[in-house]
Amino acid sequence: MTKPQGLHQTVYAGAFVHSTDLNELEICENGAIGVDEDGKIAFVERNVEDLNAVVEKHGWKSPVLVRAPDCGFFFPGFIDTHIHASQYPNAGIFGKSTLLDWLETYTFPLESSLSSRPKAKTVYTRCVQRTLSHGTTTAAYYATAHAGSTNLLSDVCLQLGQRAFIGRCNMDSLAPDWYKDSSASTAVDDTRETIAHIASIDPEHKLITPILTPRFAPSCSSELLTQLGKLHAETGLPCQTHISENIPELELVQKLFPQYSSYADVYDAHGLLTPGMVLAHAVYLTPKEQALIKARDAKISHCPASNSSLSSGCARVRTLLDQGITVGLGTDISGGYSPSVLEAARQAALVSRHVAMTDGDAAKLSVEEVLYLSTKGGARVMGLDAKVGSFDKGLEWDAQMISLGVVPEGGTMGNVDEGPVDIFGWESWDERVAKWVYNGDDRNTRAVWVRGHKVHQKP
Ligand SMILES: O=c1[nH]c(=O)c2nc[nH]c2[nH]1
Repeated sequence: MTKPQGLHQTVYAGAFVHSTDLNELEICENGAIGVDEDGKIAFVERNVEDLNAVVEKHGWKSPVLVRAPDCGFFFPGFIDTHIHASQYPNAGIFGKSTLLDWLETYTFPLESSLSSRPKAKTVYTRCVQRTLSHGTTTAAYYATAHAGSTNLLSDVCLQLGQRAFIGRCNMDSLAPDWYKDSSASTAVDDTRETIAHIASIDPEHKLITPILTPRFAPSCSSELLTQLGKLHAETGLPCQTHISENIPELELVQKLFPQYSSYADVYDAHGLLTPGMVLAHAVYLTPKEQALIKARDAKISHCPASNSSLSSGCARVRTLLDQGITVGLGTDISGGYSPSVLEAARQAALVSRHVAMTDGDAAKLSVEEVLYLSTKGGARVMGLDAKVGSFDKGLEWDAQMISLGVVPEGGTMGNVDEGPVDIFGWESWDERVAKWVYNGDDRNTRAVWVRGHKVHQKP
């Protein structure tokens, strides 16, 4: 990717909503955001009465104008910090399984079948289209153990314009013979091949970045973890894995790595617990592990829909946040059933209420907090907070246009196809946003931009 082609100065006018902090959602009813030819935010104006005056003030000549709908707003693109693109066809298929039998029954067979490139292309194309349509502008993807199909996922993201981290799954241990790396060194060679491929299609990682992906400790030999730790140090590339998702998994880690004091310590001892590491799930971390993660500044991807679907457990997000650990949200397709980060935000709010039933009300996550986790928090997890996550001057325009349904007055028939959120007109803006979080879906996502380029639009 080089400089985005064909962009014009564009003013996005109308309401915008974004997180300024964990607890702070700025709702600007009358805004104007200027995006330049590089897809970057050049100005953000509030309380706009005269749009022409704003355009003139910034010396812009005839910019393109995009208006938010009357009952709608611009919102930063969602950041999915944990999603298995290769498992997308299984979204919603998990029966009553739990993690380890789910991997054997549903997941390894599907992932293994993506050695077929035509099949991988079909799956990856639809996964990326679908997540874009839900407003996901950045995704941290797990592909499969196949270098060729993993490269295909990079190509698809670049072609469809989604910002993405692409990881080839490293797994040389405790997986079926028909689906595992034959040795630590072949795993690392194949991973290097995917890194080289991305360097060839997007040398500056403007959209696509490789991410080192040891699947999880039980499926990696100590030798593989060591080599990936070295590669992490050598390349400075980010890294992603799973941690502490369910009890039998923890017991397995203790059995496989008895010399280490904890699950987190396994990653730490192999040079993988660093600021560039994204740890998914983190349901059963001990206080000592939390302290270690905080000390290493590793990040956590909270995957509430998956943790419920596979009955893994309830992550203590409030505790993690109180420790100062950086947290974002993951859909975790297909442990999670939905490709929507909005659904993950809703589930984060609901799971926190289940936690509150035992831990007390302080555990509850607010609408403001779950929206922060889905945008700015996710950007911090992925090391992208200087680029995306909110609407500040200098950041790139990764955004979605949300439209809410207006109920006509006087009992006349309206159009229920505008989406599942009904606005009667008497709601405050805070209430409109809350109704979107708890009831909205992709029908409300009218258009999506990445780096200033429109990558999705409702017909
Ligand atoms: O939710 C999960 N999904 C996976 O694919 C996986 N692999 C290891 N651990 C995992 N957890």
